[in-house]
Amino acid sequence: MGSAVLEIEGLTRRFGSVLANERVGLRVGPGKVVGLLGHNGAGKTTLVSQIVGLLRPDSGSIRVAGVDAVARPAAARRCVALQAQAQAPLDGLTPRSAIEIAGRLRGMSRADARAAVRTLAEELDLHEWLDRRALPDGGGLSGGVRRLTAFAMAAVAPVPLVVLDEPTNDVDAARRRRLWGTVRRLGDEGAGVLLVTHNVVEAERVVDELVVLDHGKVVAAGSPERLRGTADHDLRLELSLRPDGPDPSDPSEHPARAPVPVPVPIARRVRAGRRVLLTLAAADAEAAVAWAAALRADGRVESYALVPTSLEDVYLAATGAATTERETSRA
Ligand SMILES: Nc1ncnc2c1ncn2[C@@H]1O[C@H](COP(=O)(O)OP(=O)(O)OP(=O)(O)O)[C@@H](O)[C@H]1O
Repeated sequence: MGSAVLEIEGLTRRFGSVLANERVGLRVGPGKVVGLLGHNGAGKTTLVSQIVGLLRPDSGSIRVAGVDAVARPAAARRCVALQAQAQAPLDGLTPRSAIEIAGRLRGMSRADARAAVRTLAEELDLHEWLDRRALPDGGGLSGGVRRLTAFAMAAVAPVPLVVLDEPTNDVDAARRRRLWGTVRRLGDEGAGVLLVTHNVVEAERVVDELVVLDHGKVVAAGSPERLRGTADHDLRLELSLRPDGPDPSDPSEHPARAPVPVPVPIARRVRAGRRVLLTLAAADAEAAVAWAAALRADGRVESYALVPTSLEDVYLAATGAATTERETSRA
């Protein structure tokens, strides 16, 4: 398994009466991309701030590449490249110079830093803006290009641990995909990556492991496959409820009309606002779709869709953002 590039145990940090991190444990191995997911205020930024020595924990330990980050924050910080959530101050610089300077500051030769800029510009499709100067008050470069530049500044030089705090905010869909590709490359080249994100659907494609924080505590951790807890051939049927309508499949919600039970076994049912997510076996898809089509024809749901299972419902369930039922009626 190799020794961890980030090892956190029993980490607790309080702000007054708020327990921002409560006995958090987390491990990032070399070459692994670990996603840290959580709602607004879950404690993600508090955790990152302690890893990079901006905040001292009340208790617990953090080791970065074997260095005790609580006792020796400056030494630990040298082993980490951070893309902070706040936009990096770039005013007066071009993306090319900002990325090259970030590489030089981490000990790269000028030639190596320039070569790394070329690689990143290619990977992230940054050529168009590479020599455009960032101006004060957000001028010159868009928020998305500034975010990509900050990402490239973190990714430019090899370090044991890369910490990315919401790296895709403001970034367009095509370049987000490119950015995830670079994150995967960093892992494949041996770095440990801690990826903080709200975007569970996109993160799922790139991470080796996930840690879900909820109100400061780790509520779920493991590989996407293990967390999904569903078989490869499972599918998800999503119902979009009418704005004023109850869930027609839920026996507990049928004030006016009788419920219509799903005609097939359901492995997991999650309700998130007006969406109902039902996990079922692929072999039962035809019967389930016929059932959903009838509900739609009857005006009892607005729409439905059959999609591959994802971590979204697991995440919603783990963080209490939805009501979940695990049904065990499967043969
Ligand atoms: N400096 C601070 N003083 C007081 N409370 C704080 C401070 N920093 C964070 N908190 C509180 O600690 C909790 C965790 O906040 P944190 O910023 O770590 O969450 P987050 O998961 O990063 O949220 P977001 O996704 O919105 O960035 C929140 O309740 C927040 O209000």
